[in-house]
Amino acid sequence: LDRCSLLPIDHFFLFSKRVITPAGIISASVEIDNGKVVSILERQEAPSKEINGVPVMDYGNAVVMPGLIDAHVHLNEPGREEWEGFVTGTMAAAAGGVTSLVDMPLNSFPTTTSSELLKLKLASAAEKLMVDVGFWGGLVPENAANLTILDELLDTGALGLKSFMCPSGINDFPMTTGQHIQVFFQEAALPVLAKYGRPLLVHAEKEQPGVKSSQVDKDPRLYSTHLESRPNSEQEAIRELLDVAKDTAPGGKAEGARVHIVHLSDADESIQMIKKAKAQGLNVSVETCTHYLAFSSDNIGDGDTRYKCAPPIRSELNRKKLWSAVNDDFFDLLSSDHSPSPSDMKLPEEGDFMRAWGGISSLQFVLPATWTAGIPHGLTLEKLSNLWSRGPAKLANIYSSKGSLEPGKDADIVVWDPESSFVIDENYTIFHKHKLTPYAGQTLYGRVIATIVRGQHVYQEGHHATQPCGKVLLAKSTS
Ligand SMILES: NC(=O)N[C@H]1NC(=O)NC1=O
Ligand SMILES: [Zn+2]
Ligand SMILES: [Zn+2]
Repeated sequence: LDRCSLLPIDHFFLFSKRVITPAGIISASVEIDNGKVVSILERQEAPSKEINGVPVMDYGNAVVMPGLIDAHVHLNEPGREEWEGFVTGTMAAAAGGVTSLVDMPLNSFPTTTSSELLKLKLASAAEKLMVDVGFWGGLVPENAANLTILDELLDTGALGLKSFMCPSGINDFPMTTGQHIQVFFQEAALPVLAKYGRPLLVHAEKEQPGVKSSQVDKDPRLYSTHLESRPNSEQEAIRELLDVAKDTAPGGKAEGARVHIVHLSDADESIQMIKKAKAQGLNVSVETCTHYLAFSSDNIGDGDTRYKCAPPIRSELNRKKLWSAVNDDFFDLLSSDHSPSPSDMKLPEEGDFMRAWGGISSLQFVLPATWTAGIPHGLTLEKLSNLWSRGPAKLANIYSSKGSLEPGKDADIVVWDPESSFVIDENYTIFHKHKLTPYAGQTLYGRVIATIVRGQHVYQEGHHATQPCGKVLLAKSTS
C-alpha cells in the first residue's frame, strides 16, 4: 500500500465536464501516469469505469484545475514552529487545493539568508511536506553587499530573493532601505539575479516620518488607528523601487533581472506607477492577496485584530479598484501572505491593533475566498486559475513542470465545486496550527473535493494521505 496517496494507483484517468486547460475549459478525460499528465482528450461523457483496465475517476461537473501555487507563505519552521510549521501548513495547503507553495525566508529562526541556512531549512522540512515546497532566500543588509553569499544561496536552490523596505516585524530580518536596494541592484542585478534568472521580491512599504507618533493618542482598538498609521505607505517605496528597476527593460543595463512587488494593497497611485513601468518595458511583476480582495476597512470591527496585516486592508472603494485591476489583467498573480502567529499574539482580548501581530492566517481558504469575493466582479474560472497557478509558477520559474494542465507536466490538480458552499464554523476542520482567522464564520463558495500532487491523491473530502510525500522545489543551479 502506497501511503503517499489515498488512491494508491499510479495510472488512472480523471473525467470532468470542466477541465481548465491553457486552451480553455473543456469536457475531457485527463490521463495521469507516474505523476505526470499523459494526455488530455476532449470527450462529452465520462468513459466507462475503466479504459483498457486503467481506472477512471468520474468527477462529473466538478472543476478539474491545476493545483494552486501559493508563492507567498510563512511556515515559520525551524525556530517558530509553534506559529505554524511544515506539517500543519502543508496539510492546510492540501485541504485548500494548494499543491505547491513557496516559503518566505523570515519568521523562521534562523532566517534563510545563506546557503547554510537554506540547507537547515531543507533538513527541517524533510518528511513533513504534504505538498511541494520551494524557498525564497532573504536579502538583508548583512548579505546585500556580499555577492558570494547571495550566489551560494541561489546556487543551493533558493527560487529568488526577498527583502523588506520597512521593519519586518521580526528583529532578525532587518529592513533593506531604498539605498541598500539601489546598491544591491547596481552590484548584483547582473551577476546574481540575471545570472540565475531569479526575481527579487520586495515588501514595498515605507514608514512615513512622524505618522506613527501622531497615532499614539488615538484609540488602538479602532481599525482606523492602524490604517491611518500607514496611509500612503506603499507609494513612496514603490516609486524608489521602480527607479532602481528602470534598467531591467530590454536593452537596459540590468536586462534579465526581475523585480516583483508582493502584496499590493494600494489601488491608486501605486497601480498607476506600476502600470507605467510595465508599459515602459520594465521587468516588474506584482501580486495582491486574497484578503485585500475579500475585505475592506469599512467592515472591520473595533478590536478585531484578526484583520491586522501590512500593508493594511484599505477602504471598500480601494477594494473595488483592486477588482477592476484584476479584471484589467494588471496583477501577475495572487498569493495568501499566510502569516499566522499564536492566537495570543493577536491580542484578541485587548484588541490592540498597534501591538497585535501583523499577519493574516488564510492558507486553507484562499481558493474559496478568492472565488467567493470574485463572483460579484465577474471573475472567471480561467482567470482564477491563471492568477493562482500560471502566474506564481512563472514567478518561481517552475512553469516548465507546474502551473498548467498539459501533457508532460506534473499532475498537480485540484478538483473542486465552485457552486457548493460551506460555512467555516466549529464543525469545519481548520488545519492551520492556530484557528484564529478572519474567514471564520464566513460562508464560502468552492468546496475542495480532492487535491492531487504529482498524481497522488493527498487530500480527499476531509482526509489526508497518511504519509507526507511532498518534495522540496529547488531551483536548478547554473553550474
Ligand atoms: N513578518 C511577516 O510575516 N510580515 C507579514 N505580515 C504582514 O501582515 N505583512 C507582512 O509582510
Ligand atoms: Zn510582506
Ligand atoms: Zn509575507
